Amino acid sequence: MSLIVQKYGGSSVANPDLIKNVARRVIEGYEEGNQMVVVVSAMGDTTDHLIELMGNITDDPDPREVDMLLTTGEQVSIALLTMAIHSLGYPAISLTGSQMKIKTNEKHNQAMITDVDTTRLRKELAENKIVIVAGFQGINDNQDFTTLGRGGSDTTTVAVAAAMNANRCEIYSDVDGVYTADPRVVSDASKLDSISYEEMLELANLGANVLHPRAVELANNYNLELYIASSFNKTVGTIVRGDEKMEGKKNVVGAASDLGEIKITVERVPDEPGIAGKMFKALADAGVNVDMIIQNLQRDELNDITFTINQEQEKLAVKVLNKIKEKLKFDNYTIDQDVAKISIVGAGMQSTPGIAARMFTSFGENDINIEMITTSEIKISCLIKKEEADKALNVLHKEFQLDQINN
Ligand SMILES: Nc1ncnc2c1ncn2[C@@H]1O[C@H](COP(=O)(O)OP(=O)(O)O)[C@@H](O)[C@H]1O
Ligand SMILES: N[C@@H](CC(=O)OP(=O)(O)O)C(=O)O
Repeated sequence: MSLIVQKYGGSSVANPDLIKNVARRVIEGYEEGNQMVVVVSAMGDTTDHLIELMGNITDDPDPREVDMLLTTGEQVSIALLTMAIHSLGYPAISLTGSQMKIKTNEKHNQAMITDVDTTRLRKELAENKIVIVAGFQGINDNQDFTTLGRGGSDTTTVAVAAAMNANRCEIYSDVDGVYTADPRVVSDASKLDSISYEEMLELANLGANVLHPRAVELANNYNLELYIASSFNKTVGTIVRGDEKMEGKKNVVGAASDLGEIKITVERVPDEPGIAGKMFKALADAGVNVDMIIQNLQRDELNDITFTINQEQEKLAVKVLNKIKEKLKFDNYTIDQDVAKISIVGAGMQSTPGIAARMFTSFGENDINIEMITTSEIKISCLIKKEEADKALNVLHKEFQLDQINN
Protein backbone atom coordinates (compact mmCIF):
# COMPACT_ATOMS: atom_id res chain seq x y z
CA MET A 1 0.00 0.00 0.00
CA SER A 2 1.39 3.43 -0.97
CA LEU A 3 0.79 6.72 0.78
CA ILE A 4 0.04 9.48 -1.69
CA VAL A 5 -0.11 13.13 -0.66
CA GLN A 6 -1.88 15.29 -3.24
CA LYS A 7 -2.52 19.01 -3.38
CA TYR A 8 -5.28 20.74 -5.30
CA GLY A 9 -4.89 24.50 -5.65
CA GLY A 10 -7.60 27.14 -5.72
CA SER A 11 -8.09 26.81 -9.50
CA SER A 12 -8.85 23.09 -9.08
CA VAL A 13 -11.62 23.62 -6.50
CA ALA A 14 -13.03 26.89 -7.81
CA ASN A 15 -16.66 25.68 -8.09
CA PRO A 16 -18.85 22.70 -7.10
CA ASP A 17 -18.28 20.83 -10.38
CA LEU A 18 -14.52 21.14 -9.99
CA ILE A 19 -14.74 19.99 -6.36
CA LYS A 20 -16.66 16.91 -7.56
CA ASN A 21 -13.97 16.35 -10.20
CA VAL A 22 -11.28 16.42 -7.50
CA ALA A 23 -13.36 14.01 -5.37
CA ARG A 24 -13.45 11.53 -8.27
CA ARG A 25 -9.69 11.80 -8.84
CA VAL A 26 -8.95 11.24 -5.16
CA ILE A 27 -11.28 8.23 -5.06
CA GLU A 28 -9.48 6.75 -8.07
CA GLY A 29 -6.24 6.77 -6.09
CA TYR A 30 -8.02 5.26 -3.08
CA GLU A 31 -9.62 2.54 -5.22
CA GLU A 32 -6.16 1.60 -6.49
CA GLY A 33 -5.34 0.67 -2.90
CA ASN A 34 -3.45 3.79 -1.83
CA GLN A 35 -3.77 5.77 1.37
CA MET A 36 -4.78 9.28 0.32
CA VAL A 37 -3.97 12.55 2.07
CA VAL A 38 -5.24 15.56 0.16
CA VAL A 39 -4.27 19.17 0.84
CA VAL A 40 -6.58 21.83 -0.60
CA SER A 41 -6.47 25.59 -1.03
CA ALA A 42 -9.36 28.02 -0.80
CA MET A 43 -11.83 27.99 -3.72
CA GLY A 44 -10.72 30.09 -6.73
CA ASP A 45 -10.03 33.70 -5.76
CA THR A 46 -11.46 33.37 -2.23
CA THR A 47 -8.28 34.54 -0.49
CA ASP A 48 -8.11 37.63 -2.74
CA HIS A 49 -11.75 38.39 -1.96
CA LEU A 50 -11.16 38.06 1.78
CA ILE A 51 -8.24 40.49 1.50
CA GLU A 52 -10.43 42.89 -0.47
CA LEU A 53 -13.15 42.61 2.17
CA MET A 54 -10.65 43.37 4.90
CA GLY A 55 -9.51 46.45 2.93
CA ASN A 56 -13.04 47.85 3.26
CA ILE A 57 -12.73 47.72 7.02
CA THR A 58 -9.17 48.88 7.70
CA ASP A 59 -5.85 49.48 5.97
CA ASP A 60 -3.90 48.51 9.07
CA PRO A 61 -5.29 45.18 10.26
CA ASP A 62 -3.89 43.24 13.20
CA PRO A 63 -1.86 40.38 11.64
CA ARG A 64 -3.46 37.88 14.05
CA GLU A 65 -6.91 38.84 12.80
CA VAL A 66 -5.74 38.66 9.18
CA ASP A 67 -4.89 35.01 9.78
CA MET A 68 -8.19 34.44 11.56
CA LEU A 69 -9.91 35.72 8.43
CA LEU A 70 -7.77 34.08 5.73
CA THR A 71 -7.84 30.59 7.26
CA THR A 72 -11.62 30.51 6.74
CA GLY A 73 -11.10 30.11 2.98
CA GLU A 74 -9.48 26.70 3.29
CA GLN A 75 -11.98 25.58 5.92
CA VAL A 76 -14.78 25.96 3.35
CA SER A 77 -13.01 23.95 0.66
CA ILE A 78 -11.94 21.04 2.90
CA ALA A 79 -15.50 20.61 4.18
CA LEU A 80 -17.00 20.73 0.68
CA LEU A 81 -14.47 18.29 -0.78
CA THR A 82 -15.07 15.89 2.11
CA MET A 83 -18.83 16.10 1.54
CA ALA A 84 -18.29 15.43 -2.18
CA ILE A 85 -16.31 12.29 -1.33
CA HIS A 86 -18.98 11.17 1.15
CA SER A 87 -21.71 11.59 -1.42
CA LEU A 88 -19.84 9.23 -3.74
CA GLY A 89 -19.95 6.66 -0.93
CA TYR A 90 -16.38 6.84 0.41
CA PRO A 91 -15.04 7.53 3.92
CA ALA A 92 -13.28 10.85 4.41
CA ILE A 93 -12.61 13.44 7.08
CA SER A 94 -11.44 17.04 6.89
CA LEU A 95 -8.85 18.51 9.25
CA THR A 96 -7.85 22.14 9.73
CA GLY A 97 -4.24 23.14 10.37
CA SER A 98 -4.93 23.32 14.09
CA GLN A 99 -6.63 19.91 14.19
CA MET A 100 -3.69 18.51 12.24
CA LYS A 101 -1.29 20.28 14.63
CA ILE A 102 0.70 21.88 11.86
CA LYS A 103 2.89 23.87 14.20
CA THR A 104 4.45 27.12 13.07
CA ASN A 105 6.50 29.94 14.51
CA GLU A 106 4.83 33.13 15.76
CA LYS A 107 5.07 35.09 12.55
CA HIS A 108 1.50 35.82 11.49
CA ASN A 109 0.90 36.05 7.71
CA GLN A 110 4.35 34.59 6.90
CA ALA A 111 4.66 31.73 9.37
CA MET A 112 7.16 28.91 8.93
CA ILE A 113 6.23 25.32 9.73
CA THR A 114 8.25 24.00 12.66
CA ASP A 115 6.62 20.58 13.12
CA VAL A 116 3.81 18.41 11.78
CA ASP A 117 2.27 16.11 14.37
CA THR A 118 1.09 13.08 12.39
CA THR A 119 -0.78 11.29 15.21
CA ARG A 120 -4.29 12.31 14.14
CA LEU A 121 -3.52 11.78 10.48
CA ARG A 122 -2.22 8.25 11.10
CA LYS A 123 -5.27 7.44 13.22
CA GLU A 124 -7.68 8.52 10.47
CA LEU A 125 -5.72 6.69 7.79
CA ALA A 126 -5.69 3.54 9.92
CA GLU A 127 -9.50 3.77 9.90
CA ASN A 128 -9.29 3.70 6.09
CA LYS A 129 -10.39 7.29 5.66
CA ILE A 130 -9.30 9.69 2.99
CA VAL A 131 -7.94 12.69 4.89
CA ILE A 132 -8.54 16.19 3.55
CA VAL A 133 -6.17 18.77 5.03
CA ALA A 134 -6.48 22.58 4.95
CA GLY A 135 -3.47 24.08 3.19
CA PHE A 136 -1.79 27.41 3.96
CA GLN A 137 -2.53 27.34 7.71
CA GLY A 138 -1.04 26.25 10.99
CA ILE A 139 -1.09 27.01 14.67
CA ASN A 140 1.50 28.73 16.85
CA ASP A 141 2.49 28.13 20.46
CA ASN A 142 -0.28 30.49 21.64
CA GLN A 143 -2.80 28.24 19.86
CA ASP A 144 -3.49 31.09 17.43
CA PHE A 145 -4.06 30.43 13.73
CA THR A 146 -1.23 31.39 11.40
CA THR A 147 -0.88 31.45 7.62
CA LEU A 148 2.21 30.61 5.59
CA GLY A 149 2.21 33.44 3.02
CA ARG A 150 0.40 33.54 -0.33
CA GLY A 151 0.61 30.25 -2.21
CA GLY A 152 1.56 28.46 1.02
CA SER A 153 -0.58 25.35 0.48
CA ASP A 154 2.24 23.86 -1.59
CA THR A 155 4.44 24.15 1.49
CA THR A 156 1.81 22.48 3.68
CA THR A 157 1.72 19.64 1.17
CA VAL A 158 5.46 19.03 1.11
CA ALA A 159 5.71 19.33 4.91
CA VAL A 160 2.94 16.73 5.37
CA ALA A 161 4.46 14.43 2.72
CA ALA A 162 7.88 14.69 4.37
CA ALA A 163 6.49 14.11 7.89
CA MET A 164 4.58 11.04 6.67
CA ASN A 165 7.46 9.79 4.53
CA ALA A 166 4.97 9.59 1.64
CA ASN A 167 5.61 7.48 -1.44
CA ARG A 168 4.38 10.21 -3.75
CA CYS A 169 3.83 13.97 -3.49
CA GLU A 170 1.67 15.37 -6.30
CA ILE A 171 0.73 19.01 -6.81
CA TYR A 172 -2.21 19.74 -9.10
CA SER A 173 -3.28 23.08 -10.55
CA ASP A 174 -4.72 24.37 -13.84
CA VAL A 175 -1.43 23.90 -15.72
CA ASP A 176 -0.09 20.47 -16.68
CA GLY A 177 3.47 20.97 -15.45
CA VAL A 178 6.33 23.42 -15.15
CA TYR A 179 6.86 25.31 -18.40
CA THR A 180 9.84 27.26 -19.69
CA ALA A 181 7.76 30.40 -19.01
CA ASP A 182 4.22 31.15 -17.89
CA PRO A 183 2.15 29.56 -20.70
CA ARG A 184 -0.48 32.28 -20.21
CA VAL A 185 2.09 34.85 -21.38
CA VAL A 186 4.29 32.89 -23.79
CA SER A 187 2.14 30.86 -26.17
CA ASP A 188 4.94 28.56 -27.34
CA ALA A 189 6.31 27.83 -23.84
CA SER A 190 7.38 24.17 -23.54
CA LYS A 191 6.63 21.81 -20.71
CA LEU A 192 9.71 20.49 -18.93
CA ASP A 193 9.82 16.72 -18.30
CA SER A 194 11.90 17.34 -15.20
CA ILE A 195 13.67 20.19 -13.44
CA SER A 196 16.18 20.30 -10.59
CA TYR A 197 15.31 21.67 -7.15
CA GLU A 198 17.78 24.52 -7.51
CA GLU A 199 16.42 25.67 -10.87
CA MET A 200 12.80 25.29 -9.72
CA LEU A 201 13.59 27.25 -6.56
CA GLU A 202 14.98 30.14 -8.60
CA LEU A 203 12.03 30.12 -11.02
CA ALA A 204 9.55 30.03 -8.13
CA ASN A 205 11.35 32.85 -6.32
CA LEU A 206 11.45 34.90 -9.52
CA GLY A 207 7.74 34.76 -10.21
CA ALA A 208 6.76 31.31 -11.55
CA ASN A 209 3.88 30.87 -9.13
CA VAL A 210 3.19 27.30 -10.20
CA LEU A 211 5.09 26.31 -7.01
CA HIS A 212 5.72 28.06 -3.69
CA PRO A 213 9.48 28.58 -3.18
CA ARG A 214 9.46 27.24 0.37
CA ALA A 215 7.80 24.05 -0.85
CA VAL A 216 10.72 23.52 -3.22
CA GLU A 217 13.22 24.23 -0.43
CA LEU A 218 11.54 21.70 1.85
CA ALA A 219 11.36 19.09 -0.91
CA ASN A 220 15.07 19.59 -1.51
CA ASN A 221 15.86 19.28 2.21
CA TYR A 222 13.99 15.96 2.42
CA ASN A 223 14.99 14.84 -1.08
CA LEU A 224 11.30 14.39 -1.84
CA GLU A 225 10.39 14.12 -5.52
CA LEU A 226 7.48 16.35 -6.57
CA TYR A 227 5.11 15.67 -9.44
CA ILE A 228 3.47 18.78 -10.91
CA ALA A 229 0.42 18.23 -13.14
CA SER A 230 -3.08 19.41 -14.02
CA SER A 231 -6.28 18.43 -12.22
CA PHE A 232 -8.20 19.04 -15.46
CA ASN A 233 -6.64 16.22 -17.48
CA LYS A 234 -4.36 13.19 -17.24
CA THR A 235 -1.48 14.63 -19.25
CA VAL A 236 1.96 13.66 -17.94
CA GLY A 237 3.39 16.48 -15.82
CA THR A 238 6.82 17.59 -14.62
CA ILE A 239 9.05 15.95 -12.02
CA VAL A 240 11.02 18.19 -9.65
CA ARG A 241 13.99 16.38 -8.15
CA GLY A 242 17.70 16.48 -7.35
CA ASP A 243 19.85 17.07 -10.39
CA GLU A 244 21.61 13.86 -11.14
CA LYS A 245 23.16 15.01 -14.43
CA MET A 246 26.51 16.74 -13.95
CA GLU A 247 27.21 17.30 -17.64
CA GLY A 248 25.08 18.67 -20.42
CA LYS A 249 22.98 21.00 -18.31
CA LYS A 250 20.97 23.49 -20.32
CA ASN A 251 22.28 27.06 -20.20
CA VAL A 252 18.81 28.45 -19.64
CA VAL A 253 15.82 26.30 -18.67
CA GLY A 254 13.25 28.98 -18.08
CA ALA A 255 12.25 32.62 -17.84
CA ALA A 256 9.95 34.29 -15.34
CA SER A 257 8.49 37.69 -14.61
CA ASP A 258 7.62 39.20 -11.25
CA LEU A 259 5.18 42.09 -11.21
CA GLY A 260 5.08 42.29 -7.42
CA GLU A 261 8.09 44.50 -6.75
CA ILE A 262 8.44 48.27 -6.41
CA LYS A 263 11.57 50.40 -6.81
CA ILE A 264 12.62 52.93 -4.17
CA THR A 265 15.33 55.51 -4.82
CA VAL A 266 16.81 57.28 -1.81
CA GLU A 267 18.28 60.49 -3.19
CA ARG A 268 21.44 62.34 -2.24
CA VAL A 269 22.70 60.20 0.59
CA PRO A 270 26.08 61.44 1.99
CA ASP A 271 28.96 59.40 0.55
CA GLU A 272 30.26 58.22 3.94
CA PRO A 273 31.31 54.74 5.06
CA GLY A 274 28.59 52.97 7.02
CA ILE A 275 25.58 54.88 5.65
CA ALA A 276 24.30 52.05 3.44
CA GLY A 277 24.75 49.64 6.35
CA LYS A 278 22.64 51.83 8.62
CA MET A 279 19.90 52.24 6.04
CA PHE A 280 19.59 48.55 5.18
CA LYS A 281 19.89 47.50 8.83
CA ALA A 282 16.93 49.75 9.73
CA LEU A 283 14.92 48.19 6.89
CA ALA A 284 15.95 44.66 7.88
CA ASP A 285 15.14 45.27 11.56
CA ALA A 286 11.62 46.26 10.51
CA GLY A 287 11.32 43.04 8.49
CA VAL A 288 11.62 44.59 5.01
CA ASN A 289 13.17 42.17 2.51
CA VAL A 290 15.34 44.04 0.04
CA ASP A 291 15.95 42.40 -3.33
CA MET A 292 17.97 44.31 -5.98
CA ILE A 293 20.29 47.18 -4.96
CA ILE A 294 22.37 49.73 -6.87
CA GLN A 295 24.26 52.77 -5.68
CA ASN A 296 25.26 55.65 -7.97
CA LEU A 297 27.71 58.36 -7.02
CA GLN A 298 26.05 61.61 -8.06
CA ARG A 299 28.09 64.74 -7.38
CA ASP A 300 29.23 66.71 -4.32
CA GLU A 301 29.94 63.45 -2.46
CA LEU A 302 26.31 62.38 -2.59
CA ASN A 303 24.90 59.02 -3.65
CA ASP A 304 21.55 57.79 -4.91
CA ILE A 305 20.73 54.36 -3.51
CA THR A 306 18.06 52.42 -5.40
CA PHE A 307 16.55 49.14 -4.24
CA THR A 308 13.52 46.96 -4.81
CA ILE A 309 11.13 45.37 -2.32
CA ASN A 310 7.87 43.47 -2.49
CA GLN A 311 4.95 45.87 -3.01
CA GLU A 312 3.25 44.47 0.09
CA GLN A 313 6.03 45.99 2.19
CA GLU A 314 5.74 49.53 0.80
CA LYS A 315 4.06 51.02 3.89
CA LEU A 316 6.58 49.41 6.20
CA ALA A 317 9.53 50.70 4.14
CA VAL A 318 8.05 54.22 4.03
CA LYS A 319 7.72 54.21 7.82
CA VAL A 320 11.39 53.23 8.20
CA LEU A 321 12.66 55.77 5.65
CA ASN A 322 10.70 58.61 7.26
CA LYS A 323 12.15 57.64 10.62
CA ILE A 324 15.81 57.56 9.50
CA LYS A 325 15.69 60.44 7.01
CA GLU A 326 17.07 63.10 9.31
CA LYS A 327 19.65 60.93 11.01
CA LEU A 328 21.09 59.70 7.70
CA LYS A 329 20.84 63.17 6.17
CA PHE A 330 19.30 62.22 2.85
CA ASP A 331 17.14 64.56 0.83
CA ASN A 332 14.24 62.62 -0.38
CA TYR A 333 13.06 59.27 -1.69
CA THR A 334 10.88 58.31 -4.64
CA ILE A 335 8.77 55.20 -5.19
CA ASP A 336 8.20 53.67 -8.62
CA GLN A 337 5.46 51.05 -8.84
CA ASP A 338 5.72 50.75 -12.60
CA VAL A 339 8.42 48.07 -12.66
CA ALA A 340 8.76 44.35 -13.46
CA LYS A 341 11.61 41.97 -12.80
CA ILE A 342 12.35 39.65 -15.70
CA SER A 343 14.73 36.75 -15.15
CA ILE A 344 16.34 33.79 -16.85
CA VAL A 345 17.37 30.68 -14.93
CA GLY A 346 19.65 27.76 -15.73
CA ALA A 347 22.27 25.74 -13.90
CA GLY A 348 24.36 25.56 -17.08
CA MET A 349 24.84 29.34 -17.36
CA GLN A 350 27.66 29.37 -14.81
CA SER A 351 29.91 27.54 -17.27
CA THR A 352 28.76 29.37 -20.41
CA PRO A 353 30.10 32.86 -21.11
CA GLY A 354 27.95 35.38 -22.93
CA ILE A 355 24.50 34.57 -21.54
CA ALA A 356 24.12 37.98 -19.87
CA ALA A 357 25.29 39.76 -23.03
CA ARG A 358 22.68 37.89 -25.09
CA MET A 359 19.95 38.85 -22.62
CA PHE A 360 20.88 42.54 -22.61
CA THR A 361 21.40 42.68 -26.38
CA SER A 362 18.02 41.10 -27.08
CA PHE A 363 16.38 43.68 -24.81
CA GLY A 364 18.27 46.49 -26.58
CA GLU A 365 17.20 45.25 -30.01
CA ASN A 366 13.59 45.32 -28.84
CA ASP A 367 13.76 48.80 -27.25
CA ILE A 368 13.40 47.45 -23.73
CA ASN A 369 15.28 49.66 -21.30
CA ILE A 370 17.04 47.99 -18.35
CA GLU A 371 16.87 49.90 -15.04
CA MET A 372 18.64 47.47 -12.70
CA ILE A 373 20.48 44.15 -13.02
CA THR A 374 21.33 41.37 -10.55
CA THR A 375 22.98 38.05 -11.18
CA SER A 376 23.79 34.86 -9.32
CA GLU A 377 25.47 31.69 -10.54
CA ILE A 378 22.26 30.37 -12.05
CA LYS A 379 20.10 33.41 -12.77
CA ILE A 380 20.14 36.88 -14.30
CA SER A 381 17.41 39.40 -13.49
CA CYS A 382 16.65 42.79 -15.05
CA LEU A 383 14.25 45.43 -13.82
CA ILE A 384 12.26 47.02 -16.63
CA LYS A 385 9.00 48.95 -17.09
CA LYS A 386 5.92 46.97 -16.14
CA GLU A 387 4.17 47.42 -19.48
CA GLU A 388 7.09 45.71 -21.26
CA ALA A 389 7.01 42.59 -19.05
CA ASP A 390 5.09 40.26 -21.37
CA LYS A 391 7.03 41.41 -24.43
CA ALA A 392 10.34 40.92 -22.57
CA LEU A 393 9.41 37.39 -21.51
CA ASN A 394 8.62 36.49 -25.12
CA VAL A 395 11.86 38.11 -26.36
CA LEU A 396 13.95 36.02 -23.93
CA HIS A 397 12.03 32.86 -24.72
CA LYS A 398 12.88 33.32 -28.38
CA GLU A 399 16.49 34.39 -27.81
CA PHE A 400 17.27 31.25 -25.77
CA GLN A 401 15.11 28.99 -27.99
CA LEU A 402 13.16 27.74 -25.02
CA ASP A 403 10.42 26.42 -27.30
CA GLN A 404 12.90 23.72 -28.36
CA ILE A 405 14.15 22.81 -24.88
CA ASN A 406 13.10 19.17 -25.02
CA ASN A 407 14.87 18.53 -28.38
N1 LIG B 1 6.85 28.46 -15.57
C1 LIG B 1 5.55 28.20 -15.33
N2 LIG B 1 5.04 26.97 -15.60
C2 LIG B 1 3.75 26.69 -15.35
N3 LIG B 1 2.86 27.58 -14.85
C3 LIG B 1 3.31 28.83 -14.56
C4 LIG B 1 4.67 29.19 -14.79
N4 LIG B 1 4.83 30.48 -14.42
C5 LIG B 1 3.64 30.91 -13.96
N5 LIG B 1 2.71 29.92 -14.06
C6 LIG B 1 1.28 30.07 -13.68
O1 LIG B 1 1.02 29.32 -12.51
C7 LIG B 1 -0.39 29.03 -12.54
C8 LIG B 1 -0.68 27.92 -11.56
O2 LIG B 1 -0.44 28.34 -10.25
P1 LIG B 1 -1.61 28.88 -9.33
O3 LIG B 1 -2.40 29.93 -10.04
O4 LIG B 1 -1.05 29.21 -8.00
O5 LIG B 1 -2.54 27.59 -9.25
P2 LIG B 1 -3.38 27.06 -8.06
O6 LIG B 1 -4.32 28.14 -7.65
O7 LIG B 1 -4.07 25.87 -8.61
O8 LIG B 1 -2.40 26.69 -6.98
C9 LIG B 1 -0.65 28.70 -13.98
O9 LIG B 1 -1.98 28.95 -14.35
C10 LIG B 1 0.34 29.55 -14.76
O10 LIG B 1 -0.27 30.65 -15.39
N1 LIG C 1 -5.41 30.24 -0.60
C1 LIG C 1 -4.07 30.68 -0.36
C2 LIG C 1 -3.08 29.54 -0.33
C3 LIG C 1 -2.68 28.87 -1.61
O1 LIG C 1 -1.70 28.14 -1.65
O2 LIG C 1 -3.47 29.04 -2.70
P1 LIG C 1 -3.21 28.38 -4.20
O3 LIG C 1 -2.83 26.93 -4.01
O4 LIG C 1 -4.52 28.57 -4.91
O5 LIG C 1 -2.08 29.14 -4.84
C4 LIG C 1 -3.65 31.76 -1.37
O6 LIG C 1 -4.46 32.12 -2.21
O7 LIG C 1 -2.57 32.27 -1.26
